[in-house]
Amino acid sequence: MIKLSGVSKTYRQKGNLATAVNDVSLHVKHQEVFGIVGYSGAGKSTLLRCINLLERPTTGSVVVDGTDLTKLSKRELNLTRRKIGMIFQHFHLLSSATVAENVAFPLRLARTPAAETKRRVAEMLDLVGLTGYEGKYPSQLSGGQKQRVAIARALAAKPSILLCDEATSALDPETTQSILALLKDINRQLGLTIVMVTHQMEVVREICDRVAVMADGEIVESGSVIDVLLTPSHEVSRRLFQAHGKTDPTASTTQKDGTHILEVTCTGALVHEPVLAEVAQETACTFSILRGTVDTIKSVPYGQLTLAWHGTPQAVRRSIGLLSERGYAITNDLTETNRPAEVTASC
Ligand SMILES: Nc1ncnc2c1ncn2[C@@H]1O[C@H](COP(=O)(O)OP(=O)(O)OP(=O)(O)O)[C@@H](O)[C@H]1O
Repeated sequence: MIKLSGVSKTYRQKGNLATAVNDVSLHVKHQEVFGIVGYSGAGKSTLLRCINLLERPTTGSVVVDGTDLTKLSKRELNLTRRKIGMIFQHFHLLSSATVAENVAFPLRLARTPAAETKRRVAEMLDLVGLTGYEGKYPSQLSGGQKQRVAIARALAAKPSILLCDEATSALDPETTQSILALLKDINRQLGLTIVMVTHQMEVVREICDRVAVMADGEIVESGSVIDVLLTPSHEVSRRLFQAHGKTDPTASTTQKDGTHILEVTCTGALVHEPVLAEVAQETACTFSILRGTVDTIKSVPYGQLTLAWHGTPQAVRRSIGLLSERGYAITNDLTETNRPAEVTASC
């Protein structure tokens, strides 16, 4: 659907060259929701803008539905861009135009007949839950409503791709959830492919199928959200997706010699099963939870725990084997000499 190959974008700044995107290759599949994450300045927005050629790559190709956009004439590019809608953090609505006029804007540009424009605007406002708001101006709307108008406008010309640049970053948590629910519905109902740049990890957990992590203009890791979030292989992904739970300092002060610190993850129904307690009982071990997160990724529950597992070395080994057999992933067996700083400090 979207295939970037060897895409780089370099800017000239005061005589020096600055590389915002460096040799990125990426494949976004039809109808998936693809996230691009990374710290500020990593090159996320520039990469996203390369997809519709708002930024023309310095090198590389951008193929959308089999067409290399970098090879098109200006006129052909304008026509092809209608397949790609875009929404932004600060909505970019026309402040002097009504809601209906904002949504109609891309249709006017495409010289759509008036009756068809009217019908399409009504359809789009119904889709985003803003029927009845046609005559209002952007200044009369909340942030969430403005983003809904922006989504309606972006979808008015029936694109097959929606690019979202920090679309929920200016919104409060509740409004963020409602916009994410709307994007999820649109992805399902209209079969739209969505590419989202975000620094909000909850956005990735909530809506994305796959994710790419960027640092210094490059993609340092990509894969399914479950894999990247639960077993990140790059330091930047680890920092971005680290469990938000805090180590309980009082729990670790009572640890005895020979305690193993285990980092474990589980997904799906396993989260609700008493596997840890059963394995501890079967192996005559005990355990305490030093840190934990239980959350969902696209409605699939997952657990990420740091455990202090107490028992004889043989019993601990057997416990690890049984936990693996029963579906737990042991992401780290942090022995006495290899504990994270925060745990060591409190032991
Ligand atoms: N038009 C431009 N001219 C010069 N440098 C630019 C331009 N656009 C972006 N850059 C630089 O490219 C780098 C990547 O910027 P970009 O906005 O893509 O990062 P980002 O990951 O989206 O960051 P943020 O999350 O803060 O928006 C930055 O160092 C930025 O200063």
